Amino acid sequence: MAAPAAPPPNSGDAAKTPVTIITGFLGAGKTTLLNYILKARNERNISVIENEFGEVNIDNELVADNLIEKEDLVSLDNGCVCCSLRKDVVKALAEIERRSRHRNKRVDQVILETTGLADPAPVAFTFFANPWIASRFRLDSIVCVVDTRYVLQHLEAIGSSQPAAINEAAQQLAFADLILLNKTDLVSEEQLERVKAVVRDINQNARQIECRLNQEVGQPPLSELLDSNAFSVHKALKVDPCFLDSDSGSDVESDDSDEEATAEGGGCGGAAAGAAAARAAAAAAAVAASAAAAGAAPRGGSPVADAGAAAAAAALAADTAGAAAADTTATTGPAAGGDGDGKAAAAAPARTEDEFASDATHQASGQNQQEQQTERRPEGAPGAPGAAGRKRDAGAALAAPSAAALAAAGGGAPAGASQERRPKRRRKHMHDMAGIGSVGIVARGPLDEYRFSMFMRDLLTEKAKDIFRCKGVLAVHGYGSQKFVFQGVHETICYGPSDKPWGEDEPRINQIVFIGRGLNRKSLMMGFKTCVWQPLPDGWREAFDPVTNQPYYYNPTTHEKTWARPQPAAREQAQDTVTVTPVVPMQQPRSLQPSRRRNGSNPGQPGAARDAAASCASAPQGAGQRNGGSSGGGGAGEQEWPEPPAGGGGGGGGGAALSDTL
Ligand SMILES: Nc1nc2c(ncn2[C@@H]2O[C@H](COP(=O)(O)OP(=O)(O)OP(=O)(O)O)[C@@H](O)[C@H]2O)c(=O)[nH]1
Repeated sequence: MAAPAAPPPNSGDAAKTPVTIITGFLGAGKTTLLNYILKARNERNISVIENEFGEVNIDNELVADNLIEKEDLVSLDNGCVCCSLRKDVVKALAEIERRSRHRNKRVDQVILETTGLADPAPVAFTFFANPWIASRFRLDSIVCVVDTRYVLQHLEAIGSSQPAAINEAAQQLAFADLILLNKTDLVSEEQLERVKAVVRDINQNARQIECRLNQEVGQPPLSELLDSNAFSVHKALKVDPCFLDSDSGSDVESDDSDEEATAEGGGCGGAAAGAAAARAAAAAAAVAASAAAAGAAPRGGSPVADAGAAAAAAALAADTAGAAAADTTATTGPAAGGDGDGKAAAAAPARTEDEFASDATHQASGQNQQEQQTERRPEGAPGAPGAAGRKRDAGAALAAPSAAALAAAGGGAPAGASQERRPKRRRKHMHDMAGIGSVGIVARGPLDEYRFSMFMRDLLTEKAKDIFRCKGVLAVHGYGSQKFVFQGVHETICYGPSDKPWGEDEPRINQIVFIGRGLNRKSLMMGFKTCVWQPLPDGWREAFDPVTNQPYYYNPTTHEKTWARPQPAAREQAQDTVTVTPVVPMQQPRSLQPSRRRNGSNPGQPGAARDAAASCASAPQGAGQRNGGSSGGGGAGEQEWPEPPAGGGGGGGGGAALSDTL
């Protein structure tokens, strides 16, 4: 059978399959962009490589509907393609080619969506370092999606705790060929102008396009996004002079030659990290400058007091990249991930059927990577080109770019790029991901909408700044087969029906992932667990108090009343209810709107969630909302009890009561 996916080796660029890398910080809109491209594809056969940081993969679910066949998707889960999963990019491309050949279907375009924490440089490097890839695929462009609402915060915050650390948000911008300034509906003209200026400071070459990717009117034409042939090695080398160095872009070596590199005064690895660190510093200074110019102090309190000083700091940082490189090699320790935490996370027990939580950290990914990198790798030579389908360690081909690879990259080494093979050396590819991790939770059974609402509201009230991202696929009690998708970026949350309902035999499993700084895994897990809907014990009824806008519980026989939901007899009953929940018409949950008043256990004001719901373009405006109250259920305090519904209403427990509001 013919091999339609890839051209024969050494054929011209035009015959190679174009690859577009979509990058951008957590929640910027990468998956939204991908879905838009898949919908507007115009007969193109597109294969997708989806890289997810959290162990629970939500994005697969979110793009599934727009794939023509499920074989068009290759997932790289629980890690980052820029470090721990870098070899897997090679394998994924090989898999795409294999499937293409098997199906006798040519792939016109590959789109690789990176995680929001990925540095695109090492991923891009893969396309030039591996002769097999270089002969079949060409990197068409790196598209960076920017969340105009939060980008300044990210540029300033991430990477600030270690002087030599890489700011992922800055790296993503610096290496982009096209920058999509997304979510312009959420920012003022003034903020947009500030973002544009800061982005321009970081990357003067990339085109900027303002957009609203989740709104038809705001989507850029497909012609701007694909087949632009915008990636250029020369541009990449300007950003990172050692982009084509064998070790550039990732911690590819795990030996002890690190000290030698330091003694040599840096070398490429150090220079690259130094340049990245300088870029991070420059980005932070540029943010400070723009804030000062706008007369507003940046969040987090930059020490730079005025625009002039900040601009000077930015210029200094950029100009002294070389010096920073020398510093870097002298000051940085082992790549993140070599700590005990990483090992513990990597060795976490496998997911159990009922519920599961992962605490996969970026550092853990780094650790995995280091372990992987100890595998055999060719020294001083490019990986041998292997025939497609032949079993080989594709990652082993991640060796130094040969003259052939350089030629594949656009012909010859540009000035300043040394073709001389250096001794192996580890680049200081340091993410400043200290304390950043993901917690994935899987829970069976439909959620109690009200409890989930309160759980999220309380969480965001306290931690919106540290929770960069949360997303999930949910089953909600009272909504039959309607599946819900939950999306959160800091305090901006959206909650709506999925395009597809739960399949008849599909288990109703809630999956949610939180990504952020200093997440408390146990408390998130316990909190989420309390959101699973439970039947009321025998004799209890649920009713709704319109004054406090929250439910309460009463027992017509004993005349007891309580705001706290009485505990169920057995958890299994809750799971059984899944099968008997009546199918109701498709609706959005009413939740995520804060209550007017809460009972005594209310830990805080619901401002964040209210703002969030109001600012989210697709936030449900559900009528008949009945939020409020606490899942923990405190006492009613001084409040008077409302009259229970006549005739013992709300019969049948919480399920029936929820149905009342549909
Ligand atoms: N208001 C607004 N929201 C948007 C826009 N584009 C995307 N979103 C929303 O932003 C949220 C995150 O979008 P995603 O596409 O999942 O972001 P992502 O970059 O793929 O997220 P990660 O993969 O988790 O890093 C979703 O709720 C989107 O609907 C936009 O132009 N305006």
